[in-house]
Amino acid sequence: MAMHQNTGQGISSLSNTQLEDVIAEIEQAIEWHQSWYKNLLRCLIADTPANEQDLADNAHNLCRFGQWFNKLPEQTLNLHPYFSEIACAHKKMHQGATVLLSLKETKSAISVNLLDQFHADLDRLRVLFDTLIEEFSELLHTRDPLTGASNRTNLVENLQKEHELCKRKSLSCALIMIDLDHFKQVNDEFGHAVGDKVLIALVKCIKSHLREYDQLYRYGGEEFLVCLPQTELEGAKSLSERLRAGVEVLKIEIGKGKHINVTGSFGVALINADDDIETAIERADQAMYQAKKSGRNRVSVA
Ligand SMILES: Nc1nc2c(ncn2[C@@H]2O[C@H](COP(=O)(O)OP(=O)(O)OP(=O)(O)O)[C@@H](O)[C@H]2O)c(=O)[nH]1
Repeated sequence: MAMHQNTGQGISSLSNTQLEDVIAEIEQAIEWHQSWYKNLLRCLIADTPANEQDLADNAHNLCRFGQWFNKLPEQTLNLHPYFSEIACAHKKMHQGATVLLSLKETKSAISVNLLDQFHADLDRLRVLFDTLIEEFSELLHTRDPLTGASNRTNLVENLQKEHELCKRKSLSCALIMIDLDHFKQVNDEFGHAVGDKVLIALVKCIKSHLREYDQLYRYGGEEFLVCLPQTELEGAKSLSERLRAGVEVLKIEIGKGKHINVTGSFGVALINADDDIETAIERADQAMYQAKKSGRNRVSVA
């Protein structure tokens, strides 16, 4: 099954703990349905009594997974395309099992087609469960838990892909390196928790200016890298200028009705046609240092 390219607002807004909880719940659902299936076979083949809840019309709502799923907060996981698919597949499989059990209860014959259909539904549910675990684990593994920006795990590989795509279409791909100014001072003066708040606010601000297919990475402690596919130097420069201005007016609450402001330095570079990614990042980094050297709170172009 193809992985969904866009994991959607729904799951990207979940914290790492929430993602871990979902993975644990799905793993338990797999285990639970495995022993449920063994029990079903016992009923169908060895004629042991069927479980009352498996004969109910709403058997899918009564199993452990069904109960958990129905309690999910609206507009979070429900927005993830796999969850609606899982809900349908899960319901269909339980309904198939109910039909099989009802036939057995009335001593009617179970056709091969019905049995095959039930097994196909069971297999489909398992594939959906596995794919969801894979996708959520990937997100956990590739995301910075504090800010929600991507971490560096797949940075070079992803940028390489974007660069190749842009090259094929003779389009440019731009990078912006962003580094907060005097951030150590923020930590020293107001504490690490305020520093963390600044990083979270910065990422929220940057994300609000990006397109869906732009990528944002936490490159270092207070250093972030943006990849802008299909973007010329001029476009990247003017976006950087908007980002710079946006960061400058951010108000970070520090309690007692007070707030602080921060600024950032920005380095812009294109990924040239024959560049390797590391070289292009290095140029964006150099441009950012140039912005620092020229007084900070500014944009510099490689
Ligand atoms: N609160 C917080 N601070 C962090 C985090 N990661 C790195 N830092 C801090 O970021 C600061 C970076 O300081 P420096 O590299 O000296 O840079 P700077 O003070 O921003 O100075 P310039 O870059 O030269 O403007 C250090 O104090 C780190 O402890 C984090 O996750 N949370």
